[in-house]
Amino acid sequence: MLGLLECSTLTTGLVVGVVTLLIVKIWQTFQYMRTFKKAGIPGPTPLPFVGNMLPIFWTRGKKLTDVFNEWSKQYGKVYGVFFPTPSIVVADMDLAKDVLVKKFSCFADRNDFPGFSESEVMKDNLLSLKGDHWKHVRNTLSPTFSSNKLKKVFPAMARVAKNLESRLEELARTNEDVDARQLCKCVSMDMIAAVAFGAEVNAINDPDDQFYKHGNNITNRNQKMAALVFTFPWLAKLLALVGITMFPKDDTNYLMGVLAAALADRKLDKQKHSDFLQLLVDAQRAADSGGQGKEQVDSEIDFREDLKTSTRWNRKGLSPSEINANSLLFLFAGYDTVTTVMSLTLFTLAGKPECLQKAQEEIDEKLGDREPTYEDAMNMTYIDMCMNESIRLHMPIFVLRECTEDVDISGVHVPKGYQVMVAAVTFHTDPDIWSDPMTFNPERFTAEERAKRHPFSFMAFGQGPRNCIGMRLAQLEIRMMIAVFLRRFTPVLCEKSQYPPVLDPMTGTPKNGLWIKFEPRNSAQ
Ligand code: HEM
Repeated sequence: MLGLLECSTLTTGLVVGVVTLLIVKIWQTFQYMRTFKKAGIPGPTPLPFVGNMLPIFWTRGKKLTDVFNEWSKQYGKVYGVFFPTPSIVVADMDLAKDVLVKKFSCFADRNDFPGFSESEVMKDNLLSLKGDHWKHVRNTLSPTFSSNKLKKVFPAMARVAKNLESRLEELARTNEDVDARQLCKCVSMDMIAAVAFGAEVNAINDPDDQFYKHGNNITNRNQKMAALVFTFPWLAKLLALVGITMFPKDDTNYLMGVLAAALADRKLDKQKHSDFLQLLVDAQRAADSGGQGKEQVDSEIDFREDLKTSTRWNRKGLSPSEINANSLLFLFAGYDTVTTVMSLTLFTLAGKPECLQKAQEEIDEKLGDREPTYEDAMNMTYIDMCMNESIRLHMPIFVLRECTEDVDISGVHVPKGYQVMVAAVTFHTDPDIWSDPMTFNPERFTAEERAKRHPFSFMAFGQGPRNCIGMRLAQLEIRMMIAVFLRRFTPVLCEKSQYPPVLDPMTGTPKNGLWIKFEPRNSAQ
């Protein structure tokens, strides 16, 4: 009897809770809509809870780019959407410059990523840090991505390149079909393991490798959960209560164990390692001894002059928690993005023999029959153009900022707390900027063509002081590995190939793989 009473009280409590939540959500949505209306910002009508996420989930065959382009056509260059955070989409390049550069002090942060804060190990990651704490970590990390330092990482990349060559030899000998995405995942993971975790991993030749398995699990979990927790941010906290997080404990414990072992080795070992982890350790030592900041860093990722922290923030170097979070972030931010761009570039070249020929001519001319050096990888101009064209067509990540104080930008009022989404995908496919925008044409990225365009027409790595810190590393990796793929082998489409590829609109991953074969090249053998 008592049990029955408790049960009905619980049910009533639950119903009251759900109804209250529903009312609060509907009221909140109306409040936000009123704010948009008052500010004269048009936009599609949102639904309670899911905001405007439905067209993204349920694309009916459309790409994410199409959804944004249609909104932009209908509502203009500035419009409001609910993602489900109220967000102002900026589809105007000058306005984007205002947000990302000119009024940077009002837009230095990003809104919280649901799913990140539930994971203790990710607490201090650069992507989500805010204010002076972000400035401090960014300033400390920037020099580790200087050209000088990347040169030091190159031997680790060359080792991965050797493993790739031996796998390609086998694939060409057996005439096997291979999913280029799967292969590039292994390449990209081996690279991140080497440069960010100080680990020698060869997933390229051993897909059962434990580092690969755990690193891949985190990314897969992230892709599956991201859409869900972005739509229902409260779900991230609820799932965390039952032990489900974006960064599963099993996997993060394994990776943190690898990192801790490598760091412990470095403390005992006097030998200098040439990987990224060593650079992090050096950055900390240099900062501790007051030497930080003398390194010449590429101006595209170095904004230390503009990122002065308050005088209260005088701690030097990185804490253990900052090293852990950012090593894991480099895996999270640098694995899937590099995989996507590398595999789509390779696959597209397999389907475009005229571009492939030009890329191979460049490799023959610059390398002859030797392996690429750091300088070679930096000078692969045509491959760089192909890479940029792939990113233009398949941008793997959003450019987001949080407005930290009420501000007017070119007559548009942006309230504090609102998210700003820079519609890079719209700039990248605007027919007024790119003729025949959906066609793959690397010639758009010659120096002359680039000089004719607005600098914000292409923002593969974001813009301004909070752009992608890993840009130089990503470009180096992709140029180097595409050169290795094409130097002695020719990728060709096979029976299983679906060309052009069909990508999942939410995750950007190819739905049916990127199947190709490798044929040996005779000329450069
Ligand atoms: C082709 C590969 C890549 C692409 C297309 C890419 C793109 C981006 C974009 C668009 C952003 C947001 C920029 C903004 O908001 O203005 C970003 C941020 C970031 N990326 Fe990348 N990225 C790539 C590879 C990498 C790699 C290899 C790493 C690290 C090893 C990395 C680390 C980061 C980090 C840490 C941030 C946050 C920076 C901050 O908030 O200060 N990315 N990336």
